[in-house]
Amino acid sequence: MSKPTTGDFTKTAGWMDWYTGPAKPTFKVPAGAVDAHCHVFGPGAEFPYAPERKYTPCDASKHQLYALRDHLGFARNVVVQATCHGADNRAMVDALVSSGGKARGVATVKRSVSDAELQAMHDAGVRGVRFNFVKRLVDFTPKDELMEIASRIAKWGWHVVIYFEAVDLPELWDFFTALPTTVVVDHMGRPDVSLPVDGPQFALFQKFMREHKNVWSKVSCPERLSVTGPKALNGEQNAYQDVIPFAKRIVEEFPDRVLWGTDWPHPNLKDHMPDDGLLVDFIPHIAPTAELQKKLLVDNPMRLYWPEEVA
Ligand SMILES: O=C(O)c1cc(C(=O)O)oc(=O)c1
Repeated sequence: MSKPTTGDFTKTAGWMDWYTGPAKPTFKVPAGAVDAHCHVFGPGAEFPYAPERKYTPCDASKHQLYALRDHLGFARNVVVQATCHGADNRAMVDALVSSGGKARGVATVKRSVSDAELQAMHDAGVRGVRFNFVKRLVDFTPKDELMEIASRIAKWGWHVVIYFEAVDLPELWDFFTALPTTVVVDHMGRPDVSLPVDGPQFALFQKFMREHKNVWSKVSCPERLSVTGPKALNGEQNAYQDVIPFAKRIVEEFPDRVLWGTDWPHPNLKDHMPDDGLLVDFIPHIAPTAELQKKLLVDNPMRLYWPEEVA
């Protein structure tokens, strides 16, 4: 893959660029697999980063994303608006439009968004909005504003993607459970995997999914959640052992409501940048059967993002 650039922007100090030489995965993903969580960054010279951003990344273009898709053996992508672009969805929408129908997207919008703008995004392939509650990534948006957005996007058949940390779930519970759409949780709600998988923190997340059938989860980002590794680098086939019990439990209990994504280009990693090929090799550890793998990688994302193609 070509190397990342930074254009006119200065990257956040200590920024880790995405990995340019990913391995060819050993695990062969099923035909039609969807990378259901990834981002584009800029390029900043064409799509400037938002003034309110909390970090400035290296560029990560649609061309580089689609080269990775092909290299890893995936058929499609879901491009999720990255917080460094705020509510300016142009880079993400441009990626969708030039994907030849192989990418759908999740936007970030403000209350001021017009119906015409929502319709234009729908026509480009947007199928959801993202609400972010991770304080290091965004400023606070009042919940009444978010609820108003959720009610408006419901009529396009869109869903809401939520990103939060596990410690904040109790406080956010009433808001999340009142959302009128399908709700997709990013990265399993970021459990602390040094706590027991049977402990109260993860039990609350499972209760959230068990009691609310509209709630889905991405079982992504072991590289963010792992405390003890080993890291997906240098051919490691047994990476992120400490995350496996958590992700596997969600896949096995809710096989029809889980999604998987690379999270490329992996914003804000501080410790290491994973080899995306080895991240794909993590999948069979959390979805051990061919049936679970097909649901996770094909059937579920197709039902949510390309429902018109599902009989
Ligand atoms: O944990 C993160 O830093 C992170 C950031 C973003 C974003 O900036 O949009 O998206 C993610 O999925 C994860």
